[in-house]
Amino acid sequence: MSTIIKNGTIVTADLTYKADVLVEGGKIVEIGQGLLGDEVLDASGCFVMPGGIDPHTHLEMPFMGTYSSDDFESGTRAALSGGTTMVVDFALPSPEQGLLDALQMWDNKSTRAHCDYSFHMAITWWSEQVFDEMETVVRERGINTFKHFMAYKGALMVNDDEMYASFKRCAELGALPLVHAENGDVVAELQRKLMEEGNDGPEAHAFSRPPQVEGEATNRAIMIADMAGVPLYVVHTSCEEAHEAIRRARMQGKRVYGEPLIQHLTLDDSEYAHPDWDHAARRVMSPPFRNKQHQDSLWAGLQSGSLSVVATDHCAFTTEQKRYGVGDFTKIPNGTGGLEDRMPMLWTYGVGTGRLTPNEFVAVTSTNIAKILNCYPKKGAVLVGADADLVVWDPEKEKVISAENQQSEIDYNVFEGKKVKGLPRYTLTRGRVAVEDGAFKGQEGHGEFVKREPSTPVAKALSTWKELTAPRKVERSGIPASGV
Ligand SMILES: NC(=O)NCCC(=O)O
Ligand SMILES: [Zn+2]
Ligand SMILES: [Zn+2]
Repeated sequence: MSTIIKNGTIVTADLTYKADVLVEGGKIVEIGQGLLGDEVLDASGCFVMPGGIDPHTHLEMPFMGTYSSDDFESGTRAALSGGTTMVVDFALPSPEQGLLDALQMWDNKSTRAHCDYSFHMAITWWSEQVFDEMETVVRERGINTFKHFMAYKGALMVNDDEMYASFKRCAELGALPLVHAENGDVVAELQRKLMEEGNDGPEAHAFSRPPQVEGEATNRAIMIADMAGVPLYVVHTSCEEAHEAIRRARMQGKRVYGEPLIQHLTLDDSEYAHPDWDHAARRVMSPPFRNKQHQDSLWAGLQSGSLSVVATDHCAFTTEQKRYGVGDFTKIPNGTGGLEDRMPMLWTYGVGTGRLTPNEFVAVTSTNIAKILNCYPKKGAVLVGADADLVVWDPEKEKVISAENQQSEIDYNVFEGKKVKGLPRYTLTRGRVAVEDGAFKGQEGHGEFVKREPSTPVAKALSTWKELTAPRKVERSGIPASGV
């Protein structure tokens, strides 16, 4: 059976034009005028865009003594409802656990996914086994990204020597390292001091993670990546200090990407001053929300291209889970949700305000990350031969975000009460209509794992450059006799 999307305006990262899109066998098979198909989807007044790709989710993640509450079923249901058609989650080995062992666990979790997905592999400890298994992860399992936590001391954090070793291994394998950039040692010390002073509420979470800890770690990771000869992707860039380091690196020709979150773009640190403990604790995440100046910096980065991708870091905990940290803010599970709201919020606050063009919206929600992760144009494109992961976007459709009618399993929404204008009329996952006018029609288990090859053009170019400019011994003919 074929599906035809009629009367819409196609919006990609670089083009806007009117055409019909014919879909068959899960792929786009024709783009043109007056096409015919079995099932007709009317896109009058709508934009037909590549479905969103969220490269940063934590579904059913074991963290801080509990598990994040959205799993691959509810998480991908939320994703599709908001126009996102692919998520990339993190496989996290526990201490001393092998990478392949951890991957098996994430394979098992992901069988219920409604939409396509991929994994980043986390490097949470270092050994010869990890070094060896990285090759299998890349060459056999189709994962070309490795995540490093510079924070969460005593848990997920890796030290500089481990990070440098892993980055060098990434360079050899043509893989891309990712970093959570916060100075974990300084955070741990600030947490200790704040608690000692009786500062135990959720607002102290933000005090313990000032922009400097992020700026320092971002710059350190950039320099370590440069010395290892590998590109770098910095997740959840939240402040000017980190953005500045990324901007400067890019201006110097370093291959560095920054990823702000929709939460940091649209919510600020006044949330932590809320008199209701639950309200503030529900917004505890790392890095924390920042002030308006930092938000302006992030928006400017998206406009100028110094920041590349908007993600969510969807890691949802219920109010009950957040209350593990009553009396000790360091025990509040870190994380917020956003999978269902990323696209409508970014459209409303980005395109709706004139900060982004519709083409830039497509670039930062889908196409850029598809290229960075090396799954373009299978994903992130409206092209013949691409997967029919599409969103028919109605720029006039409105709603007020509320936990009452969200897909996520948690009991609140950090965007509660925000009015959004711009929502999916249809979301298609590999040609299957999963969302129609707010009604969810997806199929559990429809999602497939997306394999990603190593050695992107950028990784190849950088390794060529590093090889060309590597230190070389100077061959001399007349070496003087030793002075001793
Ligand atoms: N961001 C956050 O607070 N929780 C999820 C884990 C991480 O990405 O650091
Ligand atoms: Zn993180
Ligand atoms: Zn994360």
